[in-house]
Amino acid sequence: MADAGTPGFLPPFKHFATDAIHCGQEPEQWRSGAVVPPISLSTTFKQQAPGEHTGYEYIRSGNPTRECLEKAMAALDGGKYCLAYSSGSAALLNICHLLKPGDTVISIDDVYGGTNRYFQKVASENNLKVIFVDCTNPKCLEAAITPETKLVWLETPTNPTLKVIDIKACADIVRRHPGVLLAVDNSFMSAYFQRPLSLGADICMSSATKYMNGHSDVLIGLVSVNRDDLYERLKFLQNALGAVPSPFDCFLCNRGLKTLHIRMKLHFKNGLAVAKFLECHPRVEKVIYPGLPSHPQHEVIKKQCTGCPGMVTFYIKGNIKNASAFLRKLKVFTLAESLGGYESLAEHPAIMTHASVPEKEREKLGITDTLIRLSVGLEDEEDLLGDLDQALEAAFA
Ligand SMILES: Cc1ncc(COP(=O)(O)O)c(C=O)c1O
Ligand SMILES: N[C@@H](CC[Se]C[C@H](N)C(=O)O)C(=O)O
Repeated sequence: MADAGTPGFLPPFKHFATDAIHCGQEPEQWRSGAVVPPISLSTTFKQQAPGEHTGYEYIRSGNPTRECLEKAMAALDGGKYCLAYSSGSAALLNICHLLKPGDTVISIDDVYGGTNRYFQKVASENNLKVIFVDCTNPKCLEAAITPETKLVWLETPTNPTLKVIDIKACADIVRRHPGVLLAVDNSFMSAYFQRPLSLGADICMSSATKYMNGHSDVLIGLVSVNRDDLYERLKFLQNALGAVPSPFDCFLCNRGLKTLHIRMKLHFKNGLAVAKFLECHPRVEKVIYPGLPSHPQHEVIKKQCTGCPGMVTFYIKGNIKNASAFLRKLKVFTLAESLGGYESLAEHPAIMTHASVPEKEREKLGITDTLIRLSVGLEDEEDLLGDLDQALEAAFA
């Protein structure tokens, strides 16, 4: 019987698990008939005559293991094409190379610290203008678009304050401005919960370092598109800029995709349990979790997603000392950067992942001394809740 999904949310994307397990994995493509795609490490391939080859000439230009991953991910993103890069940041770099000097990028204001850093300290110093807009109100996006705007960059939910953006509403606006691309960083949701391409985005980017690989052992970026012209240009840039992942990383990430559907359902279950627990805790000021009715865009996420990931953000009461003490007292959650793995992580964005965001901007975004971000993993719920409870009490002892 088909998975009924979560009441109120989009129904699960059809055939997701079957596609994750079989798309791009056909044993017939190998002389050996290998059911699990082999890791092709060779950096070069024999040619029958100059320029006459099997379709592979050099590892950076094409790799069989990478292609298995790209085909599987295209299916999961509901896209025609996918391209793999050496990191999510490399994927952002390649996407921004679609632009020309003098172009303007409109970015969601609450964006991963490294993305903010790239926009403000690299792209802006290379003749791109970048402005930051709170796209939770699509009218603000519409008002910000100028003839120089060529790329709108969204994250939803945003890192770390978990604002949710109405992708379709933004896509409808962007479509009224020919020549403007809409890219969505899908890292926090994964393809299991959200398909930006189906909502009108031109580009779906994932730091697959996170949920897609899901085992905190691969740095890799993935970009899915439907448009042939975007694919051709991004594939040219993939080779020309050279920021490609290793065959081994592609193998590991491809393997991670096979359990994504199972992992994401448990991340959702545990994340919601943690959010509900924190929402009632006397040491907690406020909880932000799109899966809670209290979230300002709860209806948006139900409209555009099949569920919610394990990302939970909250404000602890007190001050930086209480926040730091809480993080140091955790035992099951690990104090560390990153997210989306099977292990639960906790971090302090103002000091850690978003330290590169100027302090005044952090404060304006709500990235304060008492903001804590959790990546709720796959451990037993009672152990996760017990760990949070003991650390919250210890933080005020
Ligand atoms: C939302 C988001 N996008 C992009 C990135 C960059 O990805 P990577 O670490 O794979 O370069 C990160 C984290 O690093 C992230 O959290
Ligand atoms: N110190 C790193 C920060 C990595 Se943040 C990783 C991930 N995006 C997250 O939000 O946890 C740097 O890039 O400077």
